[in-house]
Amino acid sequence: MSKFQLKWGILATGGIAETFARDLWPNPECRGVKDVEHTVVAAASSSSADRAQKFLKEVRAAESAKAYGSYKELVQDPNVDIIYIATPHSHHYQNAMLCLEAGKNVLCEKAFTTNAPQLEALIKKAKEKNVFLMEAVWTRYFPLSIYVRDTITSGKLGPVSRTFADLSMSMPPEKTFDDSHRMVNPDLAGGALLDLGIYALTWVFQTLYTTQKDPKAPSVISTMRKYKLGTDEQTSMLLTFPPTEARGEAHGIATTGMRTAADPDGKGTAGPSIRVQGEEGEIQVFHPAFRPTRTRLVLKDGTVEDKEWPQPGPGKESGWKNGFGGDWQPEGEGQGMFWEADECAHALKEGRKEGKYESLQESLVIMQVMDEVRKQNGLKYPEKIETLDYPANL
Ligand SMILES: NC(=O)C1=CN([C@@H]2O[C@H](COP(=O)(O)OP(=O)(O)OC[C@H]3O[C@@H](n4cnc5c(N)ncnc54)[C@H](OP(=O)(O)O)[C@@H]3O)[C@@H](O)[C@H]2O)C=CC1
Ligand SMILES: O=C1OC[C@@H](O)[C@H](O)[C@H]1O
Repeated sequence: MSKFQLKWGILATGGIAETFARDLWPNPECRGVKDVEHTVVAAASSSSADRAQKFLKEVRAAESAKAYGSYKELVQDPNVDIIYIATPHSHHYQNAMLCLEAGKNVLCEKAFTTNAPQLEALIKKAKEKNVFLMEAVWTRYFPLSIYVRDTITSGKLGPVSRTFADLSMSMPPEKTFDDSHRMVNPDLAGGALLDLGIYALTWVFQTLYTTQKDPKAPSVISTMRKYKLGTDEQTSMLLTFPPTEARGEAHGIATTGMRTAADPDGKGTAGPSIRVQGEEGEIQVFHPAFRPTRTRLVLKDGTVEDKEWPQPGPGKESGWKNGFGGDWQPEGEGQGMFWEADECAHALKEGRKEGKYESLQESLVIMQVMDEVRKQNGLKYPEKIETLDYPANL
């Protein structure tokens, strides 16, 4: 059987660009995926072509891969099938529009844009150009997430009416980040909500919205603690999902912050950071919400089922390693970003223009919720990054 080849261009060469591109290297067969293959054929850095060249070497790209010193050159490369955008949130709208205008398929890092109108404009452009567009919320594509969603739709938990989800990491911003850092800087659309809170919202949505045949957008009330720069350092949201065919009203409690930790001792002692609750029991997911590897099913009938979900990889002997680091990721195992890459390949192979596990409509509803949360708490980013104007000088 001939395999579908997906040729990637990487736009930006920062931290996550490197992690993602490294995850494209192992043979997909090591995770049981037999019909697609990934190749990094180009990378672009806004700093210099030399930086892009160094990046290509670090991620084990082929010698023939092209290094560009500008994003504009990358989108003109006819050999590139799809572009992965890995710039700060502030730049996603401009960068994605650049790619779409050039007729490229796009996988764009979270948060998709700074606001919902920008995302609507991207969706319109992708339709006009008849290209694929997807938000890189990698967690959605993990086998663990599929298992959780399947457990809900199987009815095992009974009607599910509540999800608690937290992604908080103790990194007091004044001790952790310079004022210019993307985690706190308003010019880069910093703050907990768009960077971390989106994962808490992802768990609320993929359990209470994605699992429904006739999902309806929720209402939200929220509160926010601000950092000295005006961006949020802690945000708490209460979402109400209207009744659907399968269940009555449902509530999602999504919290995020940089001062407290979901897992203070790094051992899970504090308990799960996600609890999905139905009439017959609940399913728990343990920290970190962006890359969990452990679940527990607890049912009223006494069932307790613990499962481990290590990320597959080519093994130590391949000499390959990846990841944010830390003891929790043994060398030779993958980071897990390949699952979303595989979904891009499958979509393009099948002629789909959006992802299977998070539609563009759902990404838009989540963006609208985050807009509303910011509005309720008076958090505005500078006009230059919230604008719909394209091109704009950032
Ligand atoms: N899925 C996940 O687990 C993760 C996702 N992310 C997401 O990825 C994106 C990037 O995050 P991360 O890689 O940590 O960020 P970095 O700061 O490490 O990298 C961002 C890169 O964007 C490019 N860039 C272009 N313009 C600017 C600018 N004005 N300021 C800073 N950088 C600029 C630079 O690359 P160059 O010079 O080559 O152009 C830079 O290296 C964000 O959307 C974030 O939310 C981040 C971490 C984990
Ligand atoms: O997406 C992310 O996941 C991991 C976090 O450490 C990072 O800040 C965030 O961007």
